[in-house]
Amino acid sequence: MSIATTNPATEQVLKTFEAMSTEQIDAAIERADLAYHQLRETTVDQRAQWMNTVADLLEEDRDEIARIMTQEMGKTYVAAQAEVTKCASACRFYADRAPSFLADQPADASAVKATRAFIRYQPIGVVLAVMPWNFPLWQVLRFAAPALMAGNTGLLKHASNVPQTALLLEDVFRRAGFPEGAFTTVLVGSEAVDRILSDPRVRAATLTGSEPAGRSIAQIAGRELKKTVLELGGSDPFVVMPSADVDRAAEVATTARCQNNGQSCIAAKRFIVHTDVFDAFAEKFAANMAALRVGDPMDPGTDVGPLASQRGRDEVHAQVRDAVDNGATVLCGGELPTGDGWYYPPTVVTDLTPEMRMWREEVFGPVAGLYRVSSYEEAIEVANGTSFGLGSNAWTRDEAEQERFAVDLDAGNVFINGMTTSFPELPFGGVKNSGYGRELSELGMREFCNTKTVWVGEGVASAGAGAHAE
Ligand SMILES: O=CCCCC(=O)O
Repeated sequence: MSIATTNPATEQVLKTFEAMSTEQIDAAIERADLAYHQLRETTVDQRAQWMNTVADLLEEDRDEIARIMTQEMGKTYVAAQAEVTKCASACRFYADRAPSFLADQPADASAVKATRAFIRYQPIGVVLAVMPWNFPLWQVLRFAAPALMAGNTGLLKHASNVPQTALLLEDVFRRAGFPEGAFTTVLVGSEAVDRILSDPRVRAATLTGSEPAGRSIAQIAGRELKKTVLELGGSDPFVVMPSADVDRAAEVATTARCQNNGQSCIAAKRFIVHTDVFDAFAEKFAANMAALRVGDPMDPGTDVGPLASQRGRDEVHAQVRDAVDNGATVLCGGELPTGDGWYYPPTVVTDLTPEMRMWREEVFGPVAGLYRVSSYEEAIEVANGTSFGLGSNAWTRDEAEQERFAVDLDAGNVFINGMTTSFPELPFGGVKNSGYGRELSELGMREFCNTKTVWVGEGVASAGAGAHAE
């Protein structure tokens, strides 16, 4: 795919970019490696000062950054502004918390026959970040803020449709004072990833993207014995039980499905509703979805902008058509609009069966699948009946049931009476084919640290393999 900014609202190509040559890629890796050796010698306080400046710059430039994001991938300008603000607060969070997250962690020295024993968190080097277009700033910052605060450096291979966002990120880190090369954008296609990750100076990779992209990175990293964190797709369930506040659930369901024009890995996609409240929920949900305003993403009155690409919209429509052709019922939407822009109407489809694509695949657009179930057990079976396991949502006011959902939902995140979202304070990631490893919180920071055991003794032979057998 060529590297270009194409406005999804107009289908106009606004700017194109040349992919970097292999010499330029090698030079970028070299700069990132040199910067790593510099950065690891800096104090966490110094890095915190730079990271707080990143936050300041993002806030100062918020509107311009948001405009570029909207132009590149179609999210509403209002959502883009909120994304920039969230990134700034994540930078401040890591600037503030890194000293405690990275502090030596004492262990029980006497239990291991030491005079002192502790865990030390040290950086590991250059980390390759392969990032998607859907949250073009947030997905990058939530890797970069903890990674750079830990003393690593980042090489960003961003999605080919958000090159301007990628370049402005590099510029922000440079202007904030981080050493040259601490955060570098490489404008390359996905074919360059093997070469970059195979380079001995690159120590690890993080990817947010599709399942095939995750498998491909994991394969290269496996061959090269390098650490990876993978955050892949999701087909999140949103379960509504009889004790739920149905009006509120239908409202939040609409936001949960259509956030980011329906293009989020943690958007709720499968709405699994107990038969006692099914009709009431379905009516309200379909009415809310149909009432959303679809249109120009720069207009503050717009709820849903265009999808990011023609290919993405064609795929969503093909999934809906497949369901309809096989007997599903459309409660609202489902028709491809005419005119410029890759718009798709908020759509609710019910009467789904396991042979339909919508039953088993992630739908990356504002399309909800609605399922009727008649018991808790059936709700769990449908909710977990997917190869994904990223987010999940359950609506119930019954406390015992809340606890059961927290245990039984097979996902990295369980949100009760709310919608799945990410916070710098909480770990974020999936199970099953949604990937592995965690982003955010102290766990996200430590994914790219050498968790080093330090044992200090008095020279006696107590630490060998047989020590515990004594
Ligand atoms: O596609 C993944 C979306 C993550 C959005 C978030 O972190 O809020």
